Amino acid sequence: MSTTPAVSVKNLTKIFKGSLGKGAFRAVHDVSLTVEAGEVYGLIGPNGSGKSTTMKVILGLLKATAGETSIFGIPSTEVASRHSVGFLPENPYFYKHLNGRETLLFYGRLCGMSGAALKSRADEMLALTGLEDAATRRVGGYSKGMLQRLGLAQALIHEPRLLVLDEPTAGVDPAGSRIIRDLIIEFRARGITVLVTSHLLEQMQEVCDRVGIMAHGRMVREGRLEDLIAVENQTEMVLENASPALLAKIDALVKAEGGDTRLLRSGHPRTTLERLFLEATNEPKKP
Ligand SMILES: Nc1ncnc2c1ncn2[C@@H]1O[C@H](COP(=O)(O)OP(=O)(O)OP(=O)(O)O)[C@@H](O)[C@H]1O
Repeated sequence: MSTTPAVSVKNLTKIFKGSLGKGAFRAVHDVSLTVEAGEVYGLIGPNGSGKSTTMKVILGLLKATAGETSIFGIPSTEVASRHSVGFLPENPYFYKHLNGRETLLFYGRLCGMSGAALKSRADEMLALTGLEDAATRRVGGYSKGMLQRLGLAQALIHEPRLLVLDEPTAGVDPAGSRIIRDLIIEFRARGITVLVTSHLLEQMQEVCDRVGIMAHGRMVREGRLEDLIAVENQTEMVLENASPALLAKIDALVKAEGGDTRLLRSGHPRTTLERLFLEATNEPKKP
């Protein structure tokens, strides 16, 4: 297997020149990151931290002030670097009078595709993103969640090896956003590398293999998600059907151990509010 990273960013700095009397603004400062082929990489950070600017430089939409970025080993400054990339911008715009299928055919033609191969790829992408039933409906009537899924189908039409997704679940309701996250996991299973930005941390935690955290234009943490969120000096044990007597015995054992060892808490583990919401709203209707 190739060891060339899907995305490489080395010491990237981006300064926007001031306009209308404003001074220059450094949006990205000496940022480095690597997205390995086949992984889902989350670029996270608060509003204005430089995520979109970094992404735009990677995609060749903005010119770096300093540093280098490349896609599968090809510098972002070369058009060829974008051949194997699918991009979903934060608010994708589609022609409202086209239907879903026509939209995908339109984007496929822009990518140089045509004929039966394009038609079958468009149908495959409509099925993958759950839009088969809406294929002949005008895009103007699509919900926000459907538009985002159409955006994913559009980004995938030319079989890219790298998908770049800017806030793919922003403004989408919990059920719609669950579908999008499941799709991201499905893309990874198909061998597609995903670079995704978001500030919805719980959602990123579910899908990302590695994350980079940006703040004030700098990379402040980077690594495997599991490593970053592990609390090194704590151990978790989840018991099923434990009696109060057994819990008391465990407590006594820990106390007898002495030293630094302490039982910090015991109780029922919590689900997330989002999971609870999804379970509750998916329950069959009561008569
Ligand atoms: N074309 C531009 N000219 C001047 N400043 C800009 C330009 N584009 C972005 N900036 C500034 O650079 C900083 C980083 O913006 P960027 O859009 O990269 O952040 P972000 O992390 O993607 O934020 P968000 O989550 O809000 O999209 C912000 O302060 C923004 O105002």
